[in-house]
Amino acid sequence: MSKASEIDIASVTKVYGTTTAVEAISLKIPGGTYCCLLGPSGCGKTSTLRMIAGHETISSGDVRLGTIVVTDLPPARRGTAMMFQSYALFPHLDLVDNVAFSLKMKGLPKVERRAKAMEMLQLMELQAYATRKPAQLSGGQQQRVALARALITNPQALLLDEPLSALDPFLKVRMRAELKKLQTSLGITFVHVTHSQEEAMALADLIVVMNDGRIEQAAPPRTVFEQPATAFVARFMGDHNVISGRITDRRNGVMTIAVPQGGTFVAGDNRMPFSDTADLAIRTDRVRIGTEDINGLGFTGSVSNIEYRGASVKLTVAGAGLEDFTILLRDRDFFANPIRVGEALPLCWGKEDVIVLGRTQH
Ligand SMILES: Nc1ncnc2c1ncn2[C@@H]1O[C@H](COP(=O)(O)OP(=O)(O)OP(=O)(O)O)[C@@H](O)[C@H]1O
Repeated sequence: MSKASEIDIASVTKVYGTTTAVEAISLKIPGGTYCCLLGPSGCGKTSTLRMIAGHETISSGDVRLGTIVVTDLPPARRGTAMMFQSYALFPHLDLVDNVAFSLKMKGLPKVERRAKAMEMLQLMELQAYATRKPAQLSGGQQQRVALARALITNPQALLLDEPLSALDPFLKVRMRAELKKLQTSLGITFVHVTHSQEEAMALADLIVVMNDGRIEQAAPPRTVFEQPATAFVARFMGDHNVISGRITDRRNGVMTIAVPQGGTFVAGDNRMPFSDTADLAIRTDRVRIGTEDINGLGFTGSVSNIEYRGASVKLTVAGAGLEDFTILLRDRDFFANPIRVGEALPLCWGKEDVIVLGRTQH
């Protein structure tokens, strides 16, 4: 396989008519990285991927792969390969011919391209199905054929557009593990588009959270979860309570924030907001029941909903001007002291469990 190359996206914009799908994004994806482009529908993930692949023209900016600026190169000359959401397999061709297709386009002799295709099918453990047509395979097997077909050109980077979305939940988790294993063994750069934060967390070395054509945060999964850069990221990743309010006091690395409906929160002053308002995030699993915190962080609210999740129980609490503050309790802790809807519940958390969020620079 080819050596993995860095992908450098420099101030890239994509405009379709009057729609700006991607707005001056810059991103460096180091060679050999598993990168997930993550975000809600319409945020510009697929456009970004297609511009890297060369399936979409770049309105302005440049894409570099390794040392080569590929902005104006056709897809086949970029050193990238793309795997599509629908797999785009040819129904009338058997697996060998499906996988060998791009080599046929390159004019490789039949014997040579069939041998290479068999090698790829072996890598995907599909050699026993070589003479079958795609319709005679399961969804997971079809996905592996699509992977074999993409990888046969020895790409420096594999670009995957929602590769798991056609699979049922169990297969999705299994194929997810196989994708990760494959990327690790090939050592090439993977760029994978998904709208699932769980998928991105499970796979990525680098998560790029996109919103409205821009990058909100690009960081390893643990950083994105533990230090979300903006309120959008904290909300999109889930398992955070995002609270906006006015800063009423600020001293010795601590600030007090009043939410519009009257609650007060004390936060570590770990980031400098540019105005007298702040957005905070408090992780749902860091909130405790009780009033024991010495800094006086917390409030008493009324339980409005309880959801059993197996290993944990999710409680929604209304109070201090907040409608749906959520907390996650371990099942053992919940069932040791069961709580009912309507019950008053004192909640607290530590100063270190409050994340002061930055503002989206839109
Ligand atoms: N060919 C096109 N012509 C016009 N507008 C387009 C075209 N392709 C995409 N768009 C618009 O550009 C924006 C970004 O689309 P894109 O497909 O990149 O988003 P996405 O994050 O991949 O969404 P999804 O998860 O739904 O696939 C959207 O507003 C979309 O409607």
